[in-house]
Amino acid sequence: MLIIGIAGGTGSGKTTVVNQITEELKNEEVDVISQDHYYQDLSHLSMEERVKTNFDHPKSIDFDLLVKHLQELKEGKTIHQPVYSFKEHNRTSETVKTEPRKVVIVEGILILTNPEIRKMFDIKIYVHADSDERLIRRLKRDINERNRDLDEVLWRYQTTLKPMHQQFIEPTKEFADIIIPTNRYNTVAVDIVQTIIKDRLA
Ligand SMILES: Nc1ncnc2c1ncn2[C@@H]1O[C@H](COP(=O)(O)OP(=O)(O)O)[C@@H](O)[C@H]1O
Ligand SMILES: Nc1ccn([C@@H]2O[C@H](COP(=O)(O)O)[C@@H](O)[C@H]2O)c(=O)n1
Repeated sequence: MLIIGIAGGTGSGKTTVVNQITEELKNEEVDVISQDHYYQDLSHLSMEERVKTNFDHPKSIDFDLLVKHLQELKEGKTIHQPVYSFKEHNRTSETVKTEPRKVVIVEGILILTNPEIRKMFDIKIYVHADSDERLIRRLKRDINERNRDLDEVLWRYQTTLKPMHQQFIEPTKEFADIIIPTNRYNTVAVDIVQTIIKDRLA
């Protein structure tokens, strides 16, 4: 099994890069695991309290469960991934059955902050876009897809997102084997990663 970690700030284009990489692979060859589904269960908090949570700090992620699931996949076991709701700011009661496959891609802003998970990755990738570009993308996406308004996105950006990015996320670039700049669509970098995967699978 080849395990690839793809980190980078919010709106840097991680999901887009994952989709481009997996386009060339057969469905039965690859699992994609998003760190977003592993946000801590906050059912004990009210909606008002959940909204105020700092979702850009490493403590907001249930890394114990993510490590356990990756280990189980490596051992050939099936896992049941949690499903997250950005509208409810919480895990839902649903899970997604995920079978072990030849390639497992884990993507998320904080995945390279955790030493145990870092050790499990065969390839570590950091996706980079400038912060103004990321904020513009985040604004558009959160308003269109995540039930947010302009004030909410800017409040979160100033209070937690930007400081957490500088303190925890950007420094993990040093752990990356490959850094992909995505201020524009980067087909060359995607081709290189696809070639590495095909080579390892051959
Ligand atoms: N290279 C790029 N150039 C322009 N827009 C992009 C690029 N990569 C991603 N986007 C757009 O930016 C938004 C956020 O991208 P996404 O891949 O979801 O980022 P992330 O998963 O890192 O938060 C999406 O609307 C996506 O279409
Ligand atoms: N309830 C939540 C949980 C997380 N966020 C934000 O999501 C960002 C990470 O997701 P990407 O797909 O953008 O990588 C992170 O920056 C959190 O601020 C949220 O807004 N609400």
